[in-house]
Amino acid sequence: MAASTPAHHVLVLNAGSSSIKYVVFDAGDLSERARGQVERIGEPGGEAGNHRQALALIVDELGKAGIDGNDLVAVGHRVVHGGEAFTAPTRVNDDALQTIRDLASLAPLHNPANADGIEVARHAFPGIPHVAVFDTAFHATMPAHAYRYAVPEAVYREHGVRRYGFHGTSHQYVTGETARRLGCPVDQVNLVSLHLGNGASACAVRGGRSIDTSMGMTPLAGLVMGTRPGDIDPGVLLHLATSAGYSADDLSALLNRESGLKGLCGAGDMREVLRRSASGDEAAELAVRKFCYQAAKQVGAYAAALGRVDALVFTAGIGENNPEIRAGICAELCALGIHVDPKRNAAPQDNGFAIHASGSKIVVYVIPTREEFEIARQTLTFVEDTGSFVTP
Ligand SMILES: Nc1ncnc2c1ncn2[C@@H]1O[C@H](COP(=O)(O)OP(=O)(O)O)[C@@H](O)[C@H]1O
Ligand SMILES: CC(=O)OP(=O)(O)O
Ligand SMILES: [Mg+2]
Repeated sequence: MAASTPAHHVLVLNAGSSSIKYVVFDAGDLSERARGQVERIGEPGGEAGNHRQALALIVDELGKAGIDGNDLVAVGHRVVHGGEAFTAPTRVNDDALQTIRDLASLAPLHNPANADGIEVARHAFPGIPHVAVFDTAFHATMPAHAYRYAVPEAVYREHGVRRYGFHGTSHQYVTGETARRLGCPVDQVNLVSLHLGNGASACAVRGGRSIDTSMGMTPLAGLVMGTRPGDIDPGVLLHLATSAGYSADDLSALLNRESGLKGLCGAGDMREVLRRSASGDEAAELAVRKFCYQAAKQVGAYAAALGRVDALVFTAGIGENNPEIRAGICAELCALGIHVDPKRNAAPQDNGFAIHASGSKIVVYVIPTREEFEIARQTLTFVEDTGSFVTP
């Protein structure tokens, strides 16, 4: 590729279920050069009707900021589901893109958006590596007793029915940050990480590696989420299909878009749920209570799995920003000796902070996740290791 100046930026695209975030990093020191997002995609009053339109807006913004393909070393893409095919960062060619699309049935809110993002970005920025970094990859270290479901082996082998887990890039980033704050090597840290965003998951980390996580074969399992129910008796689905006439599409809509906080109280955005709860709306109060209860139960289970827990970590939109939810979860965890200091919890410091009380047996951190930074780091490492730098 001809360029007047050497390429020196990495663009990261993070297409979530309701937003696309982008960040441009300096490829030398990974400092941030530009960032932005298109939010509330597909919602009334949102900036874009779908992810394709959202990316077109982003490409436009980048152009106005003077960033085009000649400035980019690589583009790193968040891809939610990598299945068993992808357990490490991967350069996206047509085959890989097709595999990502084929995994859409397992992550219908995410992989289609991720794949569209890659397709449009490859068109907008041709000739440079597009590297997919998978949410599932960090969880590839789970032992079989954590990732297998108790179903016949043939169902696992033939249909890939197993736990994969998601939000891995985020759990991995906060694990590194926790080790740094504790002053110990990452391979010695045991923790439970709570990624509480629109999607939400817990991860049990032993010696810096994921040993279990609450999401499953799909991002529907585990904690209560904005529009997803988290754990539910699979018999409910059989009942709705056989006795109430639900089709597979009806069930998918119910589980992906109509359940969770939204199903319980009519609002999927935690800020709105908390507003309603504060004004005495009982359905919203129940939604908040169930959200906290479910998360606390998961932390308790992982404390048992880990044996020793050095830290409980809150991250993502809700975990980073909401003291009430953090306090609500920790209040259920007194049996583990977890105690939060109300003043510290209410007064966030810059760039992550400790919120536990002095007598707490386990430290409790709030660490803003930096999925895009982690993706940029892994993208650059991949490009360096594989020699896929584009020489200007
Ligand atoms: N101050 C806050 N209090 C409570 N919830 C918040 C706050 N700020 C953001 N959130 C919630 O965070 C969630 C979005 O988290 P985020 O990690 O950005 O999601 P995603 O990446 O999955 O789109 C929403 O439920 C939003 O209401
Ligand atoms: C996997 C997942 O649920 O991602 P998000 O939280 O971005 O929706
Ligand atoms: Mg997210």
